[in-house]
Amino acid sequence: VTELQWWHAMTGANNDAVNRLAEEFNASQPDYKIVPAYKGNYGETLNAGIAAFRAGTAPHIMQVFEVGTATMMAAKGAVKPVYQLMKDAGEPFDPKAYLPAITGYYSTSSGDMLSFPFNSSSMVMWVNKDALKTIGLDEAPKTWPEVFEAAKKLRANGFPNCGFSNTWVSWAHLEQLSAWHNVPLATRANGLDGFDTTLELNGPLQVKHLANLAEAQKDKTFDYSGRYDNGFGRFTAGECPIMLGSSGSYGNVRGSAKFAWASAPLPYYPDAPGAPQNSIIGGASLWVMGGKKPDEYKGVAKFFAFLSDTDRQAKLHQTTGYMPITKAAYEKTKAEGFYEKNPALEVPVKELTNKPPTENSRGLRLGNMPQMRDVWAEEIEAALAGKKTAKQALDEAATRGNAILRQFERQVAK
Ligand SMILES: O=P(O)(O)OC[C@H](O)CO
Repeated sequence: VTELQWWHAMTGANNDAVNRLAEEFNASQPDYKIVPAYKGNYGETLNAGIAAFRAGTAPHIMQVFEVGTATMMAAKGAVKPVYQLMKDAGEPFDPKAYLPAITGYYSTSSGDMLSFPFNSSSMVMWVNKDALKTIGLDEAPKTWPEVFEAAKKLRANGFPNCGFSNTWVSWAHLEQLSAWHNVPLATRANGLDGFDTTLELNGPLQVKHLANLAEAQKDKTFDYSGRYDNGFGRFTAGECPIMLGSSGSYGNVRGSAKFAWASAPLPYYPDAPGAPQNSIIGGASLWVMGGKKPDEYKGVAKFFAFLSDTDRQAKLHQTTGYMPITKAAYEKTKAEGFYEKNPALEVPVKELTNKPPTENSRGLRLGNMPQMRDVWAEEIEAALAGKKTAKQALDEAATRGNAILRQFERQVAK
């Protein structure tokens, strides 16, 4: 049996899903054994993979979050592009079978798929319906002014530590915010059209929004929950009644929330022209590492074909809240009437397809984005702590981020 290492960053219900897929694949054929290993959060998994590649001990498959895409694309020789892998292995593979909004993110401009879109999410607003009822709301608030107002009431009515919060701070309040309002995060279609891009995340909308958050942080109408997604438990535990987070938290919400819950579309500013636009994908894809043996690549290709199976995809979507990656799995889920019974999972699908994407909402691809996210978060944290104005913080985020982008361009040119 040929062992194939799969490094990933999934916890809770999503970790169970990864292990189950590996077990099912291993039981389905005698030649290959997928060995999943949790390597920490997305950033830690990416760093572990890069270090292992340098040491010659890279795994076969690495799960990399969407914002690590540019880093992986630029890592010449470190990866085996998926379209090449499937062609070499002769496995059935039709790129058109996958949802274009998802594959577009992971393909070259000529349409060659570089990584396999395993778990694509979007960001939604998770709400505690029992809590909303106590302030007279039967439905989730729709606009940002309504969210701030509801959160203020909730804070005064049983949720003293947190009216609302979010996971992945820059994903919520810069990346999704900008796409959802059809304003640029960066030039060159947010970097999708080239690495020679400049940040534009310090525009009037982003500055206004951060100023609103900083004001709300003062009395915990908004309460910050960190840079990554480890704060999501504040929602399921009942501490924060409104939480912007990944649709991929569905399995964990279903498994542990002891209250009535729902997901709602991301809020928008009603005076922003064109809002809401469409949301962008999050989550991660599977990258195949370079320098492995032909037989090992054959096994990885077989595993990807196994993952693309319609029933398996539909089940993965319906249990985790990550998007169905194939059109057939989406159609099957719809035809089964799944969304009528589980509207929480139709929300991210509708957000992603709300309007035809624009230059500002196709996605983003920024060099060294994982490092840049830390810089952005540092500046946002300074504004939330009242150490800088929103404008100062975002101007600094842009200046420091642009330096990181230029450094990446130099790296790529080498
Ligand atoms: O929590 P996930 O897996 O949906 O990922 C969220 C963000 O896109 C990570 O960059």
